[in-house]
Amino acid sequence: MDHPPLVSVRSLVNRFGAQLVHDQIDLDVHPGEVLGIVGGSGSGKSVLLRTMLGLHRPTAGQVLIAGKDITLMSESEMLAVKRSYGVTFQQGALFSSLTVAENIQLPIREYFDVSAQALASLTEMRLRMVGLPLEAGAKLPSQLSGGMVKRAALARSLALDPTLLFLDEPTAGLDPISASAFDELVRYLHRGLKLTIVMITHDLDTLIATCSRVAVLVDRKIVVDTLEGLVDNPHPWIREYFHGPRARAAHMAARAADEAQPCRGGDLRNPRRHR
Ligand SMILES: Nc1ncnc2c1ncn2[C@@H]1O[C@H](COP(=O)(O)OP(=O)(O)OP(=O)(O)O)[C@@H](O)[C@H]1O
Repeated sequence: MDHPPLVSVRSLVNRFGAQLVHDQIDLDVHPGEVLGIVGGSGSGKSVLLRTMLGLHRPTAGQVLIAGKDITLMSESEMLAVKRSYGVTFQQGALFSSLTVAENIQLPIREYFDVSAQALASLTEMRLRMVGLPLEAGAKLPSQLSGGMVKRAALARSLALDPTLLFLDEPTAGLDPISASAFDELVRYLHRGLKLTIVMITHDLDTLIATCSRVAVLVDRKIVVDTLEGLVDNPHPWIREYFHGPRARAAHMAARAADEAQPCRGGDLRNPRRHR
């Protein structure tokens, strides 16, 4: 890679009492990539994400964002870093008492003094970016479908025009068609807006459709590779994940989609994704 990593995790240790969750793990997020994070339940995906976001101070190790160690930063220094990335959490994505437009405007109001007209046009732009109709702006989150809520949360995470986006289980709870449409949106954000994306997902279809590399948390360590590389990895959990019944279904679905629409998906060994 020509450019330095956007995020570097070095010798990261996370321990809760006697429980060791991460044991000296290293991870780089390169500019312009879509990196998936997978692992069994309790393997430490959320803790890793929270550590990279500066929301959890690790037991030991470093997290560098744009070359600066966020584990050493004061709260005010951290605020500036938080402005540079967007994030959508699996739960509690939007404020339920605010309309979608007000939710999107919240981060902008927090940092900038913008006119009502500018706010309205920024909101409209974000709604368009995530494929929501403009009327959705006036609705409360409870008045939207699950897929629309995810898009609205994404619109809010894009409010401050980040170059780096963290997504926590973006397709969880969506039906397969909505999930596939959301994958398409992630590909558009990556390709069209040149965003670097880090996402936790359990969804193999999403991994195949969107990710250029995948980080697998196993045995308190991390294995980072391309999908093709991971398919041949002998670790039992990784083998089961990429060769088990759900993997076979995802593999077949990706092949079918690839035949129907050659620019999409591809199979696990031979993905024809963007790179
Ligand atoms: N604040 C905390 N205090 C104590 N233990 C914690 C804390 N946060 C996380 N853990 C523990 O760390 C481990 C990893 O948690 P984490 O939420 O990162 O798992 P995960 O891989 O995201 O799991 P899942 O896929 O089920 O969401 C779990 O055993 C969890 O109980």
